[in-house]
Amino acid sequence: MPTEPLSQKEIEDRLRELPGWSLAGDRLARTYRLATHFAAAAMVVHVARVQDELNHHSDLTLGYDTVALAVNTHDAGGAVTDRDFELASRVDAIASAHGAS
Ligand SMILES: C[C@H](O)[C@H](O)[C@H]1CNC2=NC(N)=NC(=O)C2=N1
Repeated sequence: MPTEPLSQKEIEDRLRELPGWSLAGDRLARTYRLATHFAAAAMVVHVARVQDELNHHSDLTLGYDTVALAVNTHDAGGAVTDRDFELASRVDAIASAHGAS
C-alpha cells in the first residue's frame, strides 16, 4: 500500500465516499455511536483486530457509548495516505454489524 501523502483535493474527494468521516487537523476522524457501553467496547476490540491485520493503527477512544478514531500515517511524517482511507473503509464495513451509527 503506497504511503505517499495525498493532496487536499484527493482527501476531499475520497471523504465524499466515507460519510461521517472528516479531516480533523491532520488526521482522518470519525466518531461512532453504539447502543451501549459494552457494545462500544466490543467494537473497539474488533477495530483493534482490523488495525493489527492492516498494520495501521488509529488513536482509538472508547467513550460511554462512542468509539472515536483519528488516524494519519506515521511512516509518511503524519500525512494522510491511502493506508488511512483503507483503515477507514474497513472500519466502516464492520460498523453496521456492531449497530454503530
Ligand atoms: C513498524 C510498523 O510496521 C509501523 O510502525 C506501522 C504500525 N502502525 C502504523 N500506524 C499508523 N497510523 N501509521 C503508520 O505509519 C504505522 N506504521
